[in-house]
Amino acid sequence: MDGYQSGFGNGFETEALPGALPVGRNSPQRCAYGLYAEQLSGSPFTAPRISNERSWLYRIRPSVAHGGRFVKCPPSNWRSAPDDECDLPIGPLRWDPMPIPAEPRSLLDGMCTVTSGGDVGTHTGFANHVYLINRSMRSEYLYNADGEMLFVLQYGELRFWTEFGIIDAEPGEIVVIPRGVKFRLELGGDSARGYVCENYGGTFTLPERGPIGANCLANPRDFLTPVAAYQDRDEPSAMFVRWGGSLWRSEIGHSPLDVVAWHGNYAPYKYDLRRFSPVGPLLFDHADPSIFTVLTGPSETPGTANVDFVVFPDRWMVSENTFRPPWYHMNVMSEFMGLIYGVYDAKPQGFVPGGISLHNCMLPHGPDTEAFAHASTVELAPAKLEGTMAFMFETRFPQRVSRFASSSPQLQADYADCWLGLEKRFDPTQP
Ligand SMILES: O=C(O)Cc1cc(O)ccc1O
Ligand SMILES: [Fe+2]
Repeated sequence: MDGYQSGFGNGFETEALPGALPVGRNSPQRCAYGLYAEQLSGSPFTAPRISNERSWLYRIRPSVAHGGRFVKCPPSNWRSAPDDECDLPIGPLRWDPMPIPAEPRSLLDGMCTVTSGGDVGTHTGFANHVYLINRSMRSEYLYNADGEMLFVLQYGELRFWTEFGIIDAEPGEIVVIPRGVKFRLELGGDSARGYVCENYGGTFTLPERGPIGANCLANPRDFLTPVAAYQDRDEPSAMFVRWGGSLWRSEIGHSPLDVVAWHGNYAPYKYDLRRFSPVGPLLFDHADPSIFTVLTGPSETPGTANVDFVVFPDRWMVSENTFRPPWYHMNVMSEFMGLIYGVYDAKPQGFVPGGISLHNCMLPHGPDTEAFAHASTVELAPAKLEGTMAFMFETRFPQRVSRFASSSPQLQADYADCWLGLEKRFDPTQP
């Protein structure tokens, strides 16, 4: 755990040089080492204590020196809500894994939007993307003013050089970069693919625990935030800002990752999804998937998430006299799913690692023919779902499909056929 501090939403403090962090105050007349003090507010000043988020950064230059004159970048596959460019017929949708292009792509031009909903201009909603990249950002830095970014790594290791310190992550882990945090993304290998939820709404937090009590699910101590690390590098660089649904660029002469010390509760973090301790039905029936919520992005309406992040990890299935896979259903919330590795029990075929499925608001879905046949006839003994990690971004907003995703060759034309074999089984003479 070297290089990280543990805990979800803690008030952290860390310094890369001794004495860089002021003691007992935030804004001394002169900071140590000639640093500038700067506050980064992730919530309104007046937010209730439980959701009040801010950090104090002690940096070589204040952020106003990290770009002032911006030019708009040409549009790319990175889109923001509202996005109504595509007019696909409604239906359950599924994609095979999208390939990583041969041409050089960094995060800046390798973010490909799949769905979005809400409105970036009102800080409500989200955009769900895949990143398909084969190049590190070099002297190129990004912060996102539109939302926080939840990275779900699926293939390839990543190193996030953030202004709060360095986060290394591998498939099976997630990384959250809060709104406004500057970073540079470096590849661990030749290429990488994964998913990003860009959350325009309330910042991700841990769900309420109710009768579950203090332990299990995602435990706060497993969330890791980096220790301070800075660059003192003067060289031609570019500061990119995602703002108002566009990408903007400013030329600067140095690295903006120049924070020597910081303290506060608004900072990037990572979490290993294999640390999630599932809780579920121990005797009969199939619980709602909300028991697998890792993080929830709240809206103003209690229990109605702007977006929830839910995982389906390794677990034992023990319910007796129960149809064990997800039930057939229709949902007011809309469900974007991805598969990090393994097999998902409701879809043994066609939903493959790196793939995507979309079951939009009130569109029916459930186990495919094969999964139904198996689950409704198999002799029920305790069985372990092993080597599997699927996830869901579940949102109150209907999800609009992007032009990129609707015209993608990976969109499966025959997805809805996976339920064709569910024939009439009704026999009024057989109770
Ligand atoms: O649609 C899905 O596969 C996700 C899901 C899983 C589950 O266990 C119950 C409901 C649900 O929507
Ligand atoms: Fe579902």
